[in-house]
Amino acid sequence: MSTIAAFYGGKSILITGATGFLGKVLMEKLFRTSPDLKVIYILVRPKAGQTLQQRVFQILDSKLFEKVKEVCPNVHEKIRAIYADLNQNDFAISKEDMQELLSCTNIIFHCAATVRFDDTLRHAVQLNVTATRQLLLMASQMPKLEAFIHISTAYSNCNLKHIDEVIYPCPVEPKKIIDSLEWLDDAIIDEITPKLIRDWPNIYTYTKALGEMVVQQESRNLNIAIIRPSIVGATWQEPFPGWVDNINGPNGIIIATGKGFLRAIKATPMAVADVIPVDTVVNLMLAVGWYTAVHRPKSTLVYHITSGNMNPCNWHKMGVQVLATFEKIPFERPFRRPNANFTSNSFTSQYWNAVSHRAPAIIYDCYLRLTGRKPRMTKLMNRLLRTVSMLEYFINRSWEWSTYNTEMLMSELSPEDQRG
Ligand SMILES: CCCCCCCCCCCCCCCCCCCCCCCCCCCCCC(=O)SCCNC(=O)CCNC(=O)[C@H](O)C(C)(C)COP(=O)(O)OP(=O)(O)OC[C@H]1O[C@@H](n2cnc3c(N)ncnc32)[C@H](O)[C@@H]1OP(=O)(O)O
Ligand SMILES: NC(=O)C1=CN([C@@H]2O[C@H](COP(=O)(O)OP(=O)(O)OC[C@H]3O[C@@H](n4cnc5c(N)ncnc54)[C@H](OP(=O)(O)O)[C@@H]3O)[C@@H](O)[C@H]2O)C=CC1
Repeated sequence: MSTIAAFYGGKSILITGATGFLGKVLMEKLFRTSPDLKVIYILVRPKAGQTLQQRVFQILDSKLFEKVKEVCPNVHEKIRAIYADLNQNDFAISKEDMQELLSCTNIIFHCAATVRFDDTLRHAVQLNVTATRQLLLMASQMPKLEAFIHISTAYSNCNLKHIDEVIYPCPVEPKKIIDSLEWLDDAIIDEITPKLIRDWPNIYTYTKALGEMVVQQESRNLNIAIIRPSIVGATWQEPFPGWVDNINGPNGIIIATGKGFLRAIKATPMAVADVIPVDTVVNLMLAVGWYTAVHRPKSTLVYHITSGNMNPCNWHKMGVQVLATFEKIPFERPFRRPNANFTSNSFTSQYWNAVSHRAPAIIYDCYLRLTGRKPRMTKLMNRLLRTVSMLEYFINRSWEWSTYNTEMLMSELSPEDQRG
């Protein structure tokens, strides 16, 4: 057994965001490689009419967990779903559950966040800043806590070209933002948001940067590490290749291209497509948890998990590969044959949006109306183009992330653990 897998044996682990994309893969890897762990506590809220138990059952019953059932048949007994809503200041966790979390937790992986680029500042601060603060306060009351691993993003300082593995100060103190949001009404918040976020491209990346400042300011004597993944894509190897369960980031764009909805996207073809497989991110998260707990670095270390340094790709290569894949394995019933390209300037992009996206959607909706069906294509196309407009910032730029800490960590791993 690997040193890292053995480390998690017998441990009580708290994962926030365990029902999310990253959290599910983290949970799966832990159960599959450390089946003798004591318990994984997951903070879960009811969603889409499902109870906590139904949500947990759906996750454990999914294809992602097929291998877990073989190596950890009693997985249901090792997962403890605890009702929590990170929108509430005390997470709305019951006294009994809170007592158990505080007295038993050994490792925390804080993955929960709102990852929407178009969330309101109030909601994004609540989830990405205040909730982090609340969790740090809880962590400071955990006598058995060995490490607190905070998941941020490599884009939390995307207003910089070169980003080091350090925590950068934000223009306004997180505490001042949090206090102001308590009495400002939504209209005023909407008005001041652009001035507050300054040269950050969206509220998501801005609040992730604020969250890192909170981690630095409220770390007390906790043993903390911050992980910054770039664009997290589908699984590369574990538990099987190609698993993804959301339409965020590239996933949505790739699907839209394969269905023939998207025919052009404003991108810089040679810009670095810094996509990192989710299982690679999880392997490094577990290594960081082990290193932080065992070696107890004197300060909060930041780890960049990016691919641009090690295995650079660009959007052109990715686009060619995506189109070639859809040639070989097309979607069923596409709207049109996949045939897309990058445009380089705004005018060309607007032209293609009108000619190749909006006009065909309107024509198709007319056909649906004439055949007595409800029009839906124009609404779908507008949502897609809105999504693309939010992602364009990231596909028309390249960044350089230093990876000294990540390389140092890799050098500390056994050959078996380096293979993941
Ligand atoms: C020889 C010459 C050859 C030339 C060939 C050249 C090649 C040219 C090819 C060009 C074509 C291109 C091909 C593709 C190439 C790849 C390009 C990729 C570009 C993408 C770049 C990605 C950059 C991402 C950067 C991210 C940086 C930060 C990373 C992070 O830290 S967090 C990342 C995660 N966050 C995000 O991605 C946020 C973005 N998303 C959002 O903010 C929101 O989703 C949104 C954009 C606001 C959209 O919100 P919506 O409300 O519109 O959508 P919603 O989320 O509510 O969902 C819409 C409906 O879909 C339903 N739905 C949601 N999830 C799922 C699901 N998992 N499965 C199914 N259905 C789902 C949802 O329910 C909604 O439906 P409804 O409820 O009925 O309304
Ligand atoms: N995906 C990516 O490309 C990248 C992600 N990251 C970071 O990784 C982390 C996980 O991201 P990802 O898995 O993609 O995100 P998801 O949106 O898939 O998951 C978010 C998780 O947070 C939980 N959550 C959100 N709001 C609440 C709430 N009010 N109460 C309780 N739980 C809540 C969600 O629970 P529920 O299921 O109930 O909604 C879900 O489990 C985030 O911190 C993100 O910033 C960093 C870089 C890239």
